[in-house]
Amino acid sequence: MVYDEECGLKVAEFLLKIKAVKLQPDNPFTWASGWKSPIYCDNRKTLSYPEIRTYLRQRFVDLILETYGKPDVIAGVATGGIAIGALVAQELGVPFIYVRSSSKAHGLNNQIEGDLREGQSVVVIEDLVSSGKSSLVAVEALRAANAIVKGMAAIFTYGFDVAEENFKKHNCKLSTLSNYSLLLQQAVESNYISEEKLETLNQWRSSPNTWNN
Ligand SMILES: O=P(O)(O)OC[C@H]1O[C@H](OP(=O)(O)OP(=O)(O)O)[C@H](O)[C@@H]1O
Ligand SMILES: O=C(O)c1cc(=O)[nH]c(=O)[nH]1
Repeated sequence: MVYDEECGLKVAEFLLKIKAVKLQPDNPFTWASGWKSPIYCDNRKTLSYPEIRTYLRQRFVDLILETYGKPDVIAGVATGGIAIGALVAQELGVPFIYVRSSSKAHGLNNQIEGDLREGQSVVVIEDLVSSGKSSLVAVEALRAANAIVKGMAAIFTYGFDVAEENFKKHNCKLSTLSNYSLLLQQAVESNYISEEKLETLNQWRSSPNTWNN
């Protein structure tokens, strides 16, 4: 669920302005899930813009306080959720930890980095949700460490049914600052995409796992 439509359009405007959104229908991107896609949204770029990362940090705090209440700890999903998660934890004045996709193979063999005590409540921050797998791996690692996961917050989701089902299956709430439909709305309004590209993006969105196969 998107937190607030006005915020969703503003975030979309920022992403388009800094060219975080790339379109390559003729040379599709490969996603973490293995899906091929004509679009890639590089939210990591937001960190390079103080005005944008301040906006994201503040809206994340609003979202978290309204949706979940103040948690004991903020957790970032590695790597995209680390920096923005730390900024949010700073603003909330709470500890920060981050969760790797798997345990480190050397050193302390940690999957969760930082100090987490049993029974602490956690809100998990992610930069982007496609299938939801990366987010939910982090959620389950935190639960295995006996944390209470209040829910997840992400900058952006593509809003796929498969992600919604995954979050439901794992009994985890997801709230985001923006999403795919608001991004397309903003992209059309600002003439960022042509009618032809819009058609491709709509086709892909209706059947992402078979598109271009
Ligand atoms: O919902 P999913 O299907 O799991 O895809 C989304 C994930 O993909 C990206 O991370 P990536 O694996 O590219 O690694 P990075 O964060 O280290 O850049 C993104 O930052 C999310 O974590
Ligand atoms: O699913 C992914 O791997 C993915 C998609 C996307 O648009 N951006 C991103 O950083 N990762």
